[in-house]
Amino acid sequence: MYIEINDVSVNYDKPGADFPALDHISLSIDKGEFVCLLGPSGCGKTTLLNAVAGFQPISGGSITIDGKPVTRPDIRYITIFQNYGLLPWRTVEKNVELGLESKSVPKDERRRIANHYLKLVGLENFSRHRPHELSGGMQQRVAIARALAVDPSVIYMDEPFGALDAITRMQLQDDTRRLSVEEHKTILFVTHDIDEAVYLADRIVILSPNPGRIKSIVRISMPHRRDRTSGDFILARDKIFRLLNMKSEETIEYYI
Ligand SMILES: Nc1ncnc2c1ncn2[C@@H]1O[C@H](COP(=O)(O)OP(=O)(O)OP(=O)(O)O)[C@@H](O)[C@H]1O
Repeated sequence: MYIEINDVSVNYDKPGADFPALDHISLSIDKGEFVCLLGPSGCGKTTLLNAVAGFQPISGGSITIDGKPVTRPDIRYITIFQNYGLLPWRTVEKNVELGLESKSVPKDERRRIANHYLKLVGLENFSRHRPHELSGGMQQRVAIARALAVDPSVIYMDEPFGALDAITRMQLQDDTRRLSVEEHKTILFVTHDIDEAVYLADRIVILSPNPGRIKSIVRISMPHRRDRTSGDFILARDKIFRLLNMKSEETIEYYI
């Protein structure tokens, strides 16, 4: 397996006692797989994502990517946040070039790569604009283009579409699904939106809080192009909904 999360615990210092945000989590992720972390607020989704991305030290267990222990963030693995993280004084094109500068890619090549990915996310006509001239959805597209430009092997996304309206959100979900298939990226994606998880994921990992544990893992084996109104989609959605209300603490793998 490409990403191995083995018996990982994370404790936070809280007044009175240590708080177990993650309690003995084990999960393996294949190269090219799209995994959504789903669960109620406070179940540890962001903590788990940050631990795998190297931002969050772990209290126990181990995390490896491609056989190497994760100890800090790595340029080969990119994180996309909800607030886009664009530099306001730079043009769209220059924002996309950012990661390439730290990889010392020559200027002409940087521009070529940036424009390739801007085209891929439908923003080829906005390369000279500044971020504040774009809508939230367009800004998040720039962030996605910037992430793809450095050709990362893993992309971490923490509720990246949380601030967007429903229609824009669905368009970006389409883009993300298409890009994950076409560019063969491994994606770990945090959401608390059931529909989003069913639309995007190859597997949905459902977490439960206090302490943060894996409650169940659901494989979504629908085709790459998913139909939000199909019977299979609604069936999967209902199953996840029921699991989220389930009392059992067992870890069960489901196939739909
Ligand atoms: N730096 C911190 N110090 C102390 N406790 C923390 C810290 N970060 C998170 N926690 C606690 O750990 C638990 C898990 O938090 P986390 O943000 O990972 O959950 P989440 O599932 O991503 O939640 P949300 O959906 O609300 O973002 C929560 O109870 C939270 O209060």
